[in-house]
Amino acid sequence: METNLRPRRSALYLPASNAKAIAKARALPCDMVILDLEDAVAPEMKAEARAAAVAAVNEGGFGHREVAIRANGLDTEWGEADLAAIAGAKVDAVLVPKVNGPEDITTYERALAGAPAHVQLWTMIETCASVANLPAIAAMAGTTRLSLWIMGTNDLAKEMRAQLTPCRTPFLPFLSMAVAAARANGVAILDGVCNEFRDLEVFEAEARQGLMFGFDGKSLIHPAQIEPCNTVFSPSEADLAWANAVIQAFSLPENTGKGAIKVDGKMAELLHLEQARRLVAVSEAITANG
Ligand SMILES: CC(C)(COP(=O)(O)OP(=O)(O)OC[C@H]1O[C@@H](n2cnc3c(N)ncnc32)[C@H](O)[C@@H]1OP(=O)(O)O)[C@@H](O)C(=O)NCCC(=O)NCCSC(=O)C[C@H](O)C(=O)O
Ligand SMILES: [Mg+2]
Repeated sequence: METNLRPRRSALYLPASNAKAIAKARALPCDMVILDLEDAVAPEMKAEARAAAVAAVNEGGFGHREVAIRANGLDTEWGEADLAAIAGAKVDAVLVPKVNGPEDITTYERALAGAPAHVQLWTMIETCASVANLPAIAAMAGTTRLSLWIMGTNDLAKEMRAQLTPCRTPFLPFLSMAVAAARANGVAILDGVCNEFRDLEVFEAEARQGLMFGFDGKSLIHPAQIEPCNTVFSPSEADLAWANAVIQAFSLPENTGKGAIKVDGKMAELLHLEQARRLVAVSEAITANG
């Protein structure tokens, strides 16, 4: 079983130019906070936002939450200064936008050469080119800091000229391909944002769709989305009842040495035992995180 079961159910973005939002995020029940320097910040505010983001993470106060800063791309006028500033800041990760292929991971890896070893590289999956290169990008995880992807469905919709509707039909093949490529390479993966932050029914349906696809959690844009997101991405009582029944059944003397048994009228194999143990461990990690 994997050893890093850190809960990553909910990752809240906020514009690093918004001091009030940063202060608020320190007490919100999200698992991750992402201070954005990219799309949420107007060009004339970029330098100020960069300084505010670095000051905020250095000040700390985010508790158990993983904290990242999303940089502008290295193909923009702000990217280089962003990466240099983030590499020297107290962050868990730098999130970079609009990567297209494995060569971009190499470029960002070089830009982060001076950062402490624990600083991870997270990337957005949000360009058409990245969708065509999913396995090659994910494979970079073995030799670089790359450890997590976040889907950028707004940018994908823009590049594809597709419509971002609640059912997300145009994106479904990419979502499952991205999850498979990430899993094959030990990369964690979060779903994209739901822009409908006033309609929590739409949000919850989209979060449940993400859970069904296998995402570890979802990226968020508003505090109101955190609680429903945490609920969707936490093992439910029914999940845990099933997991405990499977674990219990496999521990019975009469099932010793068996690979497939019957639990509650359904087949359970050793692979289900592994899934059951993971569910219980995820639930314990969530409880431990408070
Ligand atoms: C979407 C918003 C602009 C809405 O803002 P607003 O109308 O001010 O919301 P509220 O009045 O409901 O806010 C209530 C209080 O909550 C605070 N707040 C709001 N949002 C956040 C937040 N994200 N984090 C922390 N706190 C937040 C407000 O300050 C209010 O506080 P108070 O006054 O004390 O009551 C706004 O929510 C927002 O800016 N959201 C984040 C936008 C963002 O970061 N976008 C970039 C990332 S998404 C993206 O780029 C996707 C990807 O790249 C892709 O391609 O898909
Ligand atoms: Mg984007």
